[in-house]
Amino acid sequence: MTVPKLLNVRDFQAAAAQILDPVHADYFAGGARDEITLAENETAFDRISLLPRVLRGRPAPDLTVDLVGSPTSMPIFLSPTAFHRLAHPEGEAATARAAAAAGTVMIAAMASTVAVEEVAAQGTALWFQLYLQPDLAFTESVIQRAAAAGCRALVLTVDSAVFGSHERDNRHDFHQLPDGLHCENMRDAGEVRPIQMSPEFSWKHLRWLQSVTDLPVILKGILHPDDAILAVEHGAAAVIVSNHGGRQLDTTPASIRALPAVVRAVGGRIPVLLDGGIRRGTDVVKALALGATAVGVGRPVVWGLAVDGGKGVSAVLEILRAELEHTLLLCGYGSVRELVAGLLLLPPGEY
Ligand SMILES: Cc1cc2nc3c(=O)[nH]c(=O)nc-3n(C[C@H](O)[C@H](O)[C@H](O)COP(=O)(O)O)c2cc1C
Ligand SMILES: CCCCCCC(=O)C(=O)O
Repeated sequence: MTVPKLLNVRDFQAAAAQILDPVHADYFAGGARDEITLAENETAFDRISLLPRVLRGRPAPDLTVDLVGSPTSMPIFLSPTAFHRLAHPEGEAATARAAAAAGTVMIAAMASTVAVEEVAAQGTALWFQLYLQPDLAFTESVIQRAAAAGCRALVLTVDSAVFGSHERDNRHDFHQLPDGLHCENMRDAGEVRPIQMSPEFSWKHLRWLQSVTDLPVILKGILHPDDAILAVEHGAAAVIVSNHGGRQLDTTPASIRALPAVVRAVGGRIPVLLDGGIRRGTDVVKALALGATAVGVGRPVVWGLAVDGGKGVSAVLEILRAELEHTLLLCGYGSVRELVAGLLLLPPGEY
């Protein structure tokens, strides 16, 4: 049998679907309810056209950015995704090795199946994603663990007052990890606590969080410009425009459609990051041209991991880097930091 060449992120998606247990493949692929936002995250990029410039005499593109104090080799980071050991036995440790090799930031999920200390030991620039837990003393102990492990920022996920409803998981009755796999960051005196979500959290809890850590706090899951303004007013170090990869509230707009209003509301006071639907270098360019400092990838990382562990994640990241560089060259831009909205032809009435 000939092994197909994996040339792009979608090739990795197809290959991963062949390798993963079908229940786990659905967990990684799925979105909330009718998966309208899940699909929109990708198709909204396709409706934006690029209007390249020519004869601009630019050097080979500079892809580097400063990501909230972490210098990165490209404006692409690893968004937090749970349960990597469902995709590969080495799980998040393999993912972290690939992030380190790529010279970019990995956001370790609170629901990681490898402990944050072991993930950090792989040498990547690491941020820690947090779901506030109703037991604030326990939350504080997790933050202290992440900080002691060397995490450089906390990423507070704010779009999850309750779990999203994933009908694919419900059909499979997939509600707990297989034997032997645990959320290793939830260990407490030998027990593994369940991750809880609560609608009772509010902006005052952000103040609490800032009072117990010196790490920058980044808010993930901002879609409304008024929340972006509140984030700035409450001292957030950055916001991530995200609909959780279409896994929380279905029929929210694609992340890319929510981006411009958030960028306007923030007015340059803090960096605006984005994730959701990034599958091509052209998607990265479009998000940066609309004001994002960098973009995150969620599922593509898991697909790479499923296909070939850390090497697979590296391959996915290098495909995106090469596509980004190629797009910049064809668009006439010498740096990711030069990108402007004039490069884009936006669909009428959508932005
Ligand atoms: C399988 C899976 C697990 C995820 N787990 C988390 C998580 O634990 N915490 C979180 O904040 N976001 C989580 N997300 C959302 C991602 O961080 C990110 O917002 C999303 O995947 C981006 O969309 P993309 O997959 O199209 O790149 C998860 C997404 C997926 C697909
Ligand atoms: C029981 C742990 C819940 C982890 C949540 C993972 C997540 O955010 C997802 O979208 O899946």
